[in-house]
Amino acid sequence: MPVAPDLEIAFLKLYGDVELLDHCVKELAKQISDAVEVLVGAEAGGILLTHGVATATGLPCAIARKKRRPHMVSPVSVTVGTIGTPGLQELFLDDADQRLIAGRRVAVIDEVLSSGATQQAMTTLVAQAGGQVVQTLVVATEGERRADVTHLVHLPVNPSEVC
Ligand SMILES: O=P(O)(O)OC[C@H]1O[C@H](OP(=O)(O)OP(=O)(O)O)[C@H](O)[C@@H]1O
Repeated sequence: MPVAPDLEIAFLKLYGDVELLDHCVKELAKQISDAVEVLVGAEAGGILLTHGVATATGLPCAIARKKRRPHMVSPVSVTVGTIGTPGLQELFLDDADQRLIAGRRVAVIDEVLSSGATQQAMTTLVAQAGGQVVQTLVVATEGERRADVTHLVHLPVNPSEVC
């Protein structure tokens, strides 16, 4: 998909592809660190993966939502601009999710890490809830190689890297 006049990036679509989603869930679940106590994903791309990995591992999970909802009495929030969605978005963790995360070691799960903005925002959000991100897992890293991020595939954006 185009993200700038002279740049197109791959679009990873897990929604609706049950076989691919199930495969990614199984592979990510195998790579969850023993230190992890709670899984946290971001709406929307992280919801299905986080739920799947929680089911596979038995770990509790929380989802950061992109709109403040009426049940969120004292949410924590961050602002983020991702590479694939124009404009700024907000991520919210509700009160119950903050209690789940407080004092715990967290794995953040997402479809793609591209600019890294969402990973940084999720790390900030989890810290605001009193937790610590100890692992980030994504199906695909994109652009810069990230040895610190558990990933299943790497998608280059530089055309010369594509074979
Ligand atoms: O590394 P980054 O530049 O932050 O990009 C990665 C993020 O982009 C997508 O979210 P996005 O909010 O664009 O779309 P979604 O609501 O469909 O998940 C994806 O699900 C990641 O969360």
